[in-house]
Amino acid sequence: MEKPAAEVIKGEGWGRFPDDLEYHSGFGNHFESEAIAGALPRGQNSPLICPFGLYAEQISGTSFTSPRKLNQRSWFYRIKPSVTHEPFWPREPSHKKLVSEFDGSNTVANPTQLRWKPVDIPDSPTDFIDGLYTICGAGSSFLRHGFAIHMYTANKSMDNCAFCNADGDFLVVPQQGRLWITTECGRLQVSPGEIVVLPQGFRFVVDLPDGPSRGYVAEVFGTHFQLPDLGPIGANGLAASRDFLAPTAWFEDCPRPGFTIIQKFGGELFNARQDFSPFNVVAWHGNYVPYKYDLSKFCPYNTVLIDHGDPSINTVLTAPTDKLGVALLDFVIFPPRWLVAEHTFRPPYYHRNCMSEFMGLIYGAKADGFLPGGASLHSCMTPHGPDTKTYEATVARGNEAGPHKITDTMAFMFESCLMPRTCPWALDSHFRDLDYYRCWIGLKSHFSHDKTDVKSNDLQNGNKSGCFEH
Ligand SMILES: O=C(O)Cc1cc(O)ccc1O
Ligand SMILES: [Fe+2]
Repeated sequence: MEKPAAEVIKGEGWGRFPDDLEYHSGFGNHFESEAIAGALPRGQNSPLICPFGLYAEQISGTSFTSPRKLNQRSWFYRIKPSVTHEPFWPREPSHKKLVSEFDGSNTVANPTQLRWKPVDIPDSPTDFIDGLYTICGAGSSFLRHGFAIHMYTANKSMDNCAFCNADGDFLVVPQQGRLWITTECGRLQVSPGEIVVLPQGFRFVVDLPDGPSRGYVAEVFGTHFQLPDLGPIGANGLAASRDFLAPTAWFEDCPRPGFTIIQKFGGELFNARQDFSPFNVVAWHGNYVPYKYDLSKFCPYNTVLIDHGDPSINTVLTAPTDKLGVALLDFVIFPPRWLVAEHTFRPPYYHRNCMSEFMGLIYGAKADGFLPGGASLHSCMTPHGPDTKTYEATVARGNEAGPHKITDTMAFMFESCLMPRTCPWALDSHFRDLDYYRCWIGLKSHFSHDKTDVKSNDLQNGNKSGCFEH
């Protein structure tokens, strides 16, 4: 019998979101936003007295001295400044499954191919923050170099609290359930199939209008996401700047007794009390903003004659390292698209990658055993590729396979140059698919010393039911 849907637990923010939210469009733009006309100071950032008696406050996303083309900051004009709160105290009970310092004391080195089934969403009241847990990562938020991959399962809106991540930027990929996110810049409605980036330091609240929710989060320390260069592709294609949407100014001016700011700092959570809403920014301007992007807007490029393109061709966003072309974390998608290559093995080739690959599935099917909400991790130099069924079915289809459209699927990959360590609860999880390795065990040798004899092997008559789409 199907489990009844868990009751939708309404949080404080319920009802705050109209259907026709407005956004600013563009990636990396310098925006100006006013919830009340005239609230933005003109001609200077920090006047002696701001319009409407507001306080001016800057949030820096890069060092003051970062080169202009990388420099990110925004100015908030708010009813009270953020500093108006009681001291931070370690949060009780502490959150034990968030990691931002990856070393032998908290995580495990494991080069095995790992795969997880979709995790159940709990019935007990769990909000986005309590429902976050780290799967793997590398580096250190303190040293400002590294990444973490988290997942979340939650069923309840955050209530009378806001989260602030001092460690890094969150790139959130909802897989089930919409996220209604209130930030200091304004509000964002994010549905599965869209992603949202919540940069380091922004205070935000996540409401769950659909109740049970699940998704993936990549966190990067010490850098921010950019659009990839397009090289010979030209001036257009992949993710277009104008499809990135930032919030427009929105504020509330009401007492919020006992409101808690939950600050993530070095992977640990701290609480600070204040008696007003942090969403009190009447106007803002700048280029350091949260934003969302609808993955269905992506314009994929692909091979049109032979061979299988490397997945980098589908990079939506990249968080760079200082080494040219080497990503701390790439966010790559596998969207619906045509496969047309001739006399080509169209699924991903077998490979070992010096980068590490974490994959998730938002909807549709990738292959047997990889389900929406599930995940896989193929670490640095760990071999992987199509399973036995896929290999055999692809070859059995033969050279005559015509153009084929992959539809109704959206898989993605977080790919990093750093070698991830894995959290013990992810390795021990009963959602881990311990049989994953078996999907390749059946791959047979078809080797024949007689080159012309290859066709005569059993492949051309093989299993035609495999699934090679992703
Ligand atoms: O392993 C994967 O599924 C991701 C991937 C896809 C692809 O088309 C080529 C290489 C690659 O790592
Ligand atoms: Fe791969």
